[in-house]
Amino acid sequence: MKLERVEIVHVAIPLVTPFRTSFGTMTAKDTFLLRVVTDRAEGWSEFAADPEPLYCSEFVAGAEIVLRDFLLPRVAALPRLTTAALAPAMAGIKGHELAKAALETAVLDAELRSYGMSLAAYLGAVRDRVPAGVSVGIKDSVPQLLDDVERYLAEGYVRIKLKIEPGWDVEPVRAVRERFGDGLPLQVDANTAYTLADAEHLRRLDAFGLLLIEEPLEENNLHAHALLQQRLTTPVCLDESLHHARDTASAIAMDACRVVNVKPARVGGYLEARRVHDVAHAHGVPVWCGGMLETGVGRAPNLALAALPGFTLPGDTSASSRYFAEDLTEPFVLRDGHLPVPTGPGIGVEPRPDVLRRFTRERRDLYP
Ligand SMILES: CSCC[C@@H](NC(=O)CCC(=O)O)C(=O)O
Ligand SMILES: [Mg+2]
Repeated sequence: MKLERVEIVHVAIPLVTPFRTSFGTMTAKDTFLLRVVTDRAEGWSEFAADPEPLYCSEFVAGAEIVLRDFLLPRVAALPRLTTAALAPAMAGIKGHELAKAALETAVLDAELRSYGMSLAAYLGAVRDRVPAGVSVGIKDSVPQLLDDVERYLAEGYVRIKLKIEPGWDVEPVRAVRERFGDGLPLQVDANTAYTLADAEHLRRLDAFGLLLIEEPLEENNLHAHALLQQRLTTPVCLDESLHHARDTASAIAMDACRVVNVKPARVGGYLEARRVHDVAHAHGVPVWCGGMLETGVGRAPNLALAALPGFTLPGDTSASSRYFAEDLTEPFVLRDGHLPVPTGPGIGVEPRPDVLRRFTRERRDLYP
């Protein structure tokens, strides 16, 4: 393929309800899409983070600069554009995995469309639908939390994930357990909100039979997570701390994580996400597909990844209606607690032009 044009489309879509985590409250998905035009086909992707660097160090405005000034010049200089050639071409740029993932995914979408191959087939999917978990934010009260969990279970979600932070952890988890029973697949996500000094307090969560506790401590501190894991019976799952297959292998070797949240954007794209899956699978470590409140543009490829054999736990691959009254793509609708894996060429979806126009704030060329 030959790179002809790259457009950046800034979009802002209101969330149906505010989403509160230990690092802040989101009320809209405010990010950008990339549209890559080649001589053979075009492809789409979605940048996974937000306007502020609160979940990780990357953010919308910074990613646009990194793409325009550093990543695209290297990719445009390739004699032949293939997805496999991108990561090596961009490797000289340190970090910025989410920006790299956005570019790689749009090129991968175009390349697979030119072959008429679905991402699911390309990655090695073994299922045509995947079970959907749901991530529930921090609430103003336990009764409000219980109402939300009840509604999501009624919609069919097969696993509940509760955001926690100091002051909102043991009590809400106990209330959900008492109300919905021990059989409910239940996990928590701290988004780095605790320290090792909280270990004794976090041990109280061991009483509730949780599937896992996600990223309890500061990002990138594998040693601290390994020390914490020695004191908990609940499996530690890492998210913010894992950036590629190599550090995933280190984390597993150090017993710093017994479950892996695989987010393609966080590890630089779907090719590396598959490597993370392979490393964890080879060590008998279960993985599940994390989420970044993606629109259908980012949700579709995540569903293809979630259909790989090592994805044995339900992911944060919720229906479009979890966050959006109207999705940029045809909505993903929950059926019997599952979402369908897209079967069309590439990521299998495209933004609907009329809806995209309505939520577009700005659209311009990043290349040439
Ligand atoms: C704004 S929070 C985004 C990161 C968070 N994601 C979720 O909780 C799931 C979001 C989703 O359902 O897509 C995580 O740390 O796992
Ligand atoms: Mg997380």
